[in-house]
Amino acid sequence: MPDPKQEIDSLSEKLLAWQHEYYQLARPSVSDTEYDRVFDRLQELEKKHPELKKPDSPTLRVGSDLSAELPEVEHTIPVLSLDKAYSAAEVDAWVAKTAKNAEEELSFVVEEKIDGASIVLYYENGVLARGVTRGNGRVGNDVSANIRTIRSVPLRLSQPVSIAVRGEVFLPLDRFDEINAEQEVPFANPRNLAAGTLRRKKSSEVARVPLEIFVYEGYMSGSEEEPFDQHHLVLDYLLSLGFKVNPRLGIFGSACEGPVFRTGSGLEFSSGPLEAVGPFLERMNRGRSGLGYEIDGLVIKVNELAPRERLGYTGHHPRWAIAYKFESPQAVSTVESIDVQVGRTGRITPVARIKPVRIGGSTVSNVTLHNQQYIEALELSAGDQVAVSKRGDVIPAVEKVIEKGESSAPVWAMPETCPSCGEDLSLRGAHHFCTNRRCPDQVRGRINFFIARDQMDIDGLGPETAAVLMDEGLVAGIEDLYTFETEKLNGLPGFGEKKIDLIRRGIEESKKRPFRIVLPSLGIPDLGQKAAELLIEAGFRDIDSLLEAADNRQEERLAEIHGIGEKTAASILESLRDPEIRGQIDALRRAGLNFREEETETHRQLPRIFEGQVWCVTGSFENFKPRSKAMEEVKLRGGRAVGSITGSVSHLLAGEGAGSKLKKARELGIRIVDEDEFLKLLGPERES
Ligand SMILES: NC(=O)c1ccc[n+]([C@@H]2O[C@H](COP(=O)([O-])OP(=O)(O)OC[C@H]3O[C@@H](n4cnc5c(N)ncnc54)[C@H](O)[C@@H]3O)[C@@H](O)[C@H]2O)c1
Ligand SMILES: [Zn+2]
Repeated sequence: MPDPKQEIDSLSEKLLAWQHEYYQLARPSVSDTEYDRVFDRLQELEKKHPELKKPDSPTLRVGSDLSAELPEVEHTIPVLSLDKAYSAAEVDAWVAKTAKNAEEELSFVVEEKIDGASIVLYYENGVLARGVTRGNGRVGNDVSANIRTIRSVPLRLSQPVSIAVRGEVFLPLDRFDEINAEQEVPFANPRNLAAGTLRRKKSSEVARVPLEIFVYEGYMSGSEEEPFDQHHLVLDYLLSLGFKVNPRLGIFGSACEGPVFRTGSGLEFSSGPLEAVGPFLERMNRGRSGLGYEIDGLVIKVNELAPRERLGYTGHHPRWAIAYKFESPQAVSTVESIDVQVGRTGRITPVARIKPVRIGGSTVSNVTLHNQQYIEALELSAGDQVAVSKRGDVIPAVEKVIEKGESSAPVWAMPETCPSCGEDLSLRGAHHFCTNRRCPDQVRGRINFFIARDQMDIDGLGPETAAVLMDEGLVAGIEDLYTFETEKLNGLPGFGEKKIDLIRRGIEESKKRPFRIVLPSLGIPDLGQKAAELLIEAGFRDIDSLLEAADNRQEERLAEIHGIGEKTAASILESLRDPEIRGQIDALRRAGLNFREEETETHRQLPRIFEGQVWCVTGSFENFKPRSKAMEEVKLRGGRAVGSITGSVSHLLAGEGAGSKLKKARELGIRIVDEDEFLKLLGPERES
């Protein structure tokens, strides 16, 4: 039996890392099924050992998709995740229990769970004021300019009401296929594309992606009286205001005689008694492959609004709703061959080339097999007929062998040498590695990683162009991108003046990327975006401080940083001592890349008067509108800004109409600062 504390620690750490990959990078490394399994296991352990439950457990909070690059806004309504069930029977039991415990008779509404990006639309007097991402549930990113490009989001409502509306932004499958066909690096699924698009900084780029929206909750704000007592009436009202409401709906309860129930504005619900919920879920599940968009489940919600409030919320989800998550879509195909790929870190990954098959909205022909152990567990060889799933609609996986191939080939085995450079492979943990840093496939991988959209994002330079540069012998490492003679491209097929100029400008432009992008783009093992952020936050604000730590063997200093373990610290510093990596860093530095954070003028000049302090903000301000601007000032001066009052908060900036946060801050003895004092602290060097 593993020690429960250790298991809780390790599961929490895993989930936090996966959340970062999923929400921030839009690049999950595990399937949703795997994520949900670990999440459920953690929940189970915490139930058994409540004393071991951490105050910041991933089960207590919404996974955050907040981006530091976009302004933050506080939500005025609860914006949470959903509790989950994995079978119709589980949902039935939840419906029965919820109905039984209620003080009044309940009905339930069933909606499709659209697999897109969550958004909250705030309208003031009938006009769209703000579009805000879910963020961490309390604070989201303001993406109003992007939201305004979505045609199905009404800019003005049919009535001058102030209302907050929750919805899901998504990309229809046919449009996704069209857009993806043009990409050098295709997106894994429509959800990643939609979520990534919403957080772009140029709304002109957003406007080119035909995003759509379905809305599913509405909250009248402040002074306006809540005119409805049932959810289906809210949906009907949202439709009448001009919103798009998904028409595939169900409503169940003793008063719902069925089979169809219509509202005034023309919404149609399948209806019936409570017992009809289960069969309805099954029917919707069967019908989902014909939809023009992806759903990953159904949401079952209490229809009566007053009982909803009595049921309340956890920090993670409302107690009045549950998501029925579908099993991942599966298909049967044949393994035509098993190849190996050499990654940028030298890791060797076997990949099954399967007969192309359509699963959950896209065609799959390559499936990763991870490593030798994985293949042995499946007892897989080329020629086998296999079940393939798209787990969590993200990563295709071979689930099992259905029938062995005719040739009765032995289970596939890893080659002894690297297919790219011929070096002997070595085994580290479960994976094989090629340890030759000059291995052509590794170099190719590092260059492609460096130029990719979420790294240095070099305009005009995609993997295909990069391949030409390497094949022509112009570039043999990332540092060469900044020194090769672009004229030499002249005359190559596909390289006109215009294209070459575009590449030149893209490369020049990339020199402006901040240190926190440059550092992880180097492709140093264990030094990804998260680690880079942690290091910079912890005071390693330039490359020299890191190189110094490497030379002085200060592994412990790094390991002390919350979120960086001993192993990671050792691995990062070892790489930074590698003469080859050092040479690369020097070359890139000479080329003019940023190896120091705080690159802007204002940044450098501002005194770091808030260093080590944690600020929270509440109320409204004369000089900071929205109030997130005030927190920007804090961050620019080295402070941290958080969305809620906890023990770690050192200062509360309190404006007009401050309420519960102010009270809580007083109770905790947190230093309270008003607008006048804040302005004095900032001094004359205001950003905005
Ligand atoms: N693979 C990974 O690494 C990884 C990491 C993190 C999360 N995840 C996946 O994400 C899930 C948790 O993420 P989450 O909290 O963003 O989503 P969720 O599955 O808990 O669902 C909640 C969301 O559903 C959306 N939604 C769509 N239609 C809706 C409707 N009709 N009514 C209400 N809500 C509706 C809303 O945006 C809401 O925020 C996990 O269960 C897992 O499947 C995967
Ligand atoms: Zn090699």
